[in-house]
Amino acid sequence: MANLLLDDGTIESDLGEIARELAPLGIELRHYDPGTSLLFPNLLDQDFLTESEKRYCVELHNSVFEFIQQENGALWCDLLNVHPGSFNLHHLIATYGRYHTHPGAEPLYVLAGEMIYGFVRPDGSQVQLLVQAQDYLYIPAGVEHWCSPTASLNFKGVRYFAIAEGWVPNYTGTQVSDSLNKPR
Ligand SMILES: CSCCC(=O)C(=O)O
Repeated sequence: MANLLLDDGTIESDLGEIARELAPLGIELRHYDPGTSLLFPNLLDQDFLTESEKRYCVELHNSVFEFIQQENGALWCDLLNVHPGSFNLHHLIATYGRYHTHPGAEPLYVLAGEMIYGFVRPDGSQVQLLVQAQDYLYIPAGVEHWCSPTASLNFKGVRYFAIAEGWVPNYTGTQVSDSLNKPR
């Protein structure tokens, strides 16, 4: 289940409250537990997945989550698999971790593991959102965000793309606030 860390150090873990805090940005957070993980439990437990194992997970997942594809006009989806041995881990952390926007929306369903997202609220304050297995996150086009795997370096999620190029990043130059990590 998700957690939201506000810039005053408050942690919100109620889904409804988190959704209310993020609504001014047009961000949606939902939690779906339709049992899809039971369809491929062994695959979710293993670090490395072959391309055909990834396709298998996405296809089974989509047979249950067709409505998410329709809601988002998704042209294609993929499974992002992050694990300690991911060959592009350093590049991924360095690029995803910079504030950026995309020309299209960023809908994402977490199958396993977790990811942290950072957002700038309309008042300029920055918040961090932890998403975990079975959370669905929707970030509208043009909304500034960064994201990072947690120290577990473990994340599997289905990404939905409404444009052929996928989530093309436009870096905004906004500095990630470190006030969230300072002792109080
Ligand atoms: C969990 S993948 C999200 C990464 C992202 O924001 C991007 O692709 O730019």
